[in-house]
Amino acid sequence: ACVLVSDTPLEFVVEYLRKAKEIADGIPTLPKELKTCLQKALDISYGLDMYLEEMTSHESEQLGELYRKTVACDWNKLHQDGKTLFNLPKECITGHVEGQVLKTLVEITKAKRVLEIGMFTGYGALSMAEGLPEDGTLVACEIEPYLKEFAQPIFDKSPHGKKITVKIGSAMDTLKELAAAGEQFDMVFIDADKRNYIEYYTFLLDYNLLRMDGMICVDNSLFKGRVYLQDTTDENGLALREFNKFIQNDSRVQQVILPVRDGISVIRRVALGSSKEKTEDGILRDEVFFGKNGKSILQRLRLDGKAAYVTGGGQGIGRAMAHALGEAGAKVAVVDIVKEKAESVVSELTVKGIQSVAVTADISKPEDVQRMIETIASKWGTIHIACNNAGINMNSDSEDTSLEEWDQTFNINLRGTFLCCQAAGRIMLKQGYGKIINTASMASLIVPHPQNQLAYNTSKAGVVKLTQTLGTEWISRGVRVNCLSPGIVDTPLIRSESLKPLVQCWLTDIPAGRLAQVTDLQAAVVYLASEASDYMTGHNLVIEGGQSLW
Ligand SMILES: C[S@@+](CC[C@H](N)C(=O)[O-])C[C@H]1O[C@@H](n2cnc3c(N)ncnc32)[C@H](O)[C@@H]1O
Repeated sequence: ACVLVSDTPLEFVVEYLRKAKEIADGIPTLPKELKTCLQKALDISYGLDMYLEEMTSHESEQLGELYRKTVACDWNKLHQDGKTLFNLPKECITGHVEGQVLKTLVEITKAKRVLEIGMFTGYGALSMAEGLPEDGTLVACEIEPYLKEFAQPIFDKSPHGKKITVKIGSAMDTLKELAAAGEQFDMVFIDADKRNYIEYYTFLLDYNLLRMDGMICVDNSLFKGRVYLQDTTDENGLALREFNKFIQNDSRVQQVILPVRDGISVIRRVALGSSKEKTEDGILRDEVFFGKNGKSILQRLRLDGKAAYVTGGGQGIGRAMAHALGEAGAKVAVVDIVKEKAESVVSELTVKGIQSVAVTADISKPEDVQRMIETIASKWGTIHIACNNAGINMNSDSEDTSLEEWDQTFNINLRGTFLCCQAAGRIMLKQGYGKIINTASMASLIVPHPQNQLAYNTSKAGVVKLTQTLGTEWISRGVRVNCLSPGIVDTPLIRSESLKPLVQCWLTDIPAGRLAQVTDLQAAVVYLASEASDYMTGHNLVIEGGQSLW
């Protein structure tokens, strides 16, 4: 490895210990114990960085190439040849360990938009880009035009390089441009000219370039120890000392400095108080401003840690509901009368990292419903979200509707939904919390035509009344019951030979001009399952492209 000059507090400790050891070794009269102590201190401090380097996950091929190309480059000569504005020290590269820290922070905070102030040869930028999802983006600000030429060919070789946009120019100008364009970032890495750190930071917060709850990482915040050494005169050291103090006194954020390399500050923008006070800037900082309980609306839609089930989860609407609840953070039991269908949806969820379990049950049978509830409750301790979605639809002219068709439809659509509501409701009432979402239908409001489906329409009207009754009876004990009424959804149910010719006729009745897709219902189920809908109960949420209004 290329020898770099000391740049971190630890590297200075090693350098001074080496010198001390050398001096001590040259004085025979010094006690042996002193020399042993110096050697031990040297071994511990010298070994630490090497060990961290070794134990950190391997860097990608492109990061390795960037590092080697950076340290092999004669930056002094480039500057003398007029290629760079400043004489750039190669030590300023974000190396392997720090790069991995940044990448991990991007991953665990699930950042999607990252800003870097001070790119140099792009090691930090590419590390963070590797941690971003496919549709994530990173804007890197850099004042030296040459550095873009240097980094871009290696970015182009990386599968993550396309996420990076390099903006050449003074970082402050770029920040102003980004703010004017209404950009906002989840994470910002500040690693440019130290004396402007306070200015960058203040601008990021004042102009909301950093989103609420977002994170700022700052490099070199220990600045070789000079931030705390009494005899510091160096301007950069003093600038960082002032910066650290400034952040510590700013109640808009929380900070911790990690003693990694030359110090990385991790600063999180927090939601402040919730008193309806107008501060001197005249801005009302209340629950609306900061979010209920400090949570943004998207956070209030999250279902992390919740246990859910979806009946009829093996296909169509139920499958889409299972995916939606899982994507929002819930564990999902996929219930279906057909074992293979439930299992195949569980396989899909597992691939996406969603905890799930397949349960086979015929919801028209009380013993199956009881077993389903017990299986889920014993696996996950409880049930928070119950999506009673399973249902059937048969068509017949009313004068010919058989008792068998009527009973079968009611047994599944209404009696089955009641059984599920009751069994899940008992658990939820006991814990004082629950969200029940029944699948009703637009047919509860209008009489869809031209097909005749008396039993279905009537059973679904029953689901709405069941929902209204339970929704009002149970809300005082923390259980909300609502239902969803989809219009005509493009699912296997309507692809039968007899229904296919009706599609054209239905379309003339739908203002939206198309059938519903199962994905049209996903946000609604997440909303009804989340705390964001806590004031809603007994409601029939109709999603039918306007069909019931024509
Ligand atoms: C410490 S290095 C950045 C290291 C980089 N983050 C990495 O991952 O290797 C600082 C960089 O900031 C750039 N810089 C300094 N002042 C700047 C300014 N006012 N605007 C934009 N970039 C600046 C320098 O040219 C240099 O490349």
